[in-house]
Amino acid sequence: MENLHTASHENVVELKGIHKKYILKHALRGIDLTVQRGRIIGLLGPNGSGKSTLLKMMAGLVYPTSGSILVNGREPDVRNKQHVAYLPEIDHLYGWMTVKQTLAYISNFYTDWQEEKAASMLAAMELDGNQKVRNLSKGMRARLKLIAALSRNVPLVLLDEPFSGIDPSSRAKIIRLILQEFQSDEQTIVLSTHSVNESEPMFDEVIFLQQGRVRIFDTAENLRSEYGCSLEKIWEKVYG
Ligand SMILES: Nc1ncnc2c1ncn2[C@@H]1O[C@H](COP(=O)(O)OP(=O)(O)OP(=O)(O)O)[C@@H](O)[C@H]1O
Repeated sequence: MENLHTASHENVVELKGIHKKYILKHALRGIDLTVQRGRIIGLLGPNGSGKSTLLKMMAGLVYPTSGSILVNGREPDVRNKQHVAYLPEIDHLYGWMTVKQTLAYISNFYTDWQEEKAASMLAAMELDGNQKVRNLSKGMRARLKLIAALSRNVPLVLLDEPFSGIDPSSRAKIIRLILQEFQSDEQTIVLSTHSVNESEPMFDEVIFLQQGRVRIFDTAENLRSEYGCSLEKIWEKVYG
């Protein structure tokens, strides 16, 4: 059997003609997308444009209504979490655990957990390991969720709004940490955010979603030279 942890595909995600219809909403309307290894990709778009749905689909939690999706060369299913780290938008932590207990608990599920990395990020994020999760501020919980996702040694890391609740000065620090921890030779990060300005230095490529369609997908460099401005200004032009 193929070893999920060592499986390494140049195209980490391949989507062809993807539609997702919820009962009352056609959330994704024909997405064709190839995500290559070794990139940090910004998934941008206004509320309701389909960012979370797309990330959940890559995580194997939401299935397409039609179209095909391959993650690391296979259709996502329940085993997907063994080779994909997913930071959900919702808070999935237990309030009664301490920070350290939380990380120890999560580490039990994954053979690819990197203990040293978790410990060094805990220090860098200035989190007290003995504090109860229920007593953490929103921003501190967001940091803990990020440590949980980035401590895994997996080819694909999906981060849904990782900066929500984190103050702007801390965001810059956390972005530096993501860049520092990113294993560019073997990993890919797809990250949705509304914090375009602070996140810009991180992105190799950017996807602009609009009403369930890919409006733009290009390298950040190409976009800046084509539009002659920052990604945030491009955002204003695209969605303004
Ligand atoms: N489980 C669901 N059932 C029904 N409709 C849903 C469900 N999840 C999402 N939707 C709808 O699908 C559309 C896309 O939602 P999605 O959460 O993917 O967007 P988003 O870009 O992540 O938005 P936000 O920036 O507000 O988080 C929205 O209209 C939303 O209401």
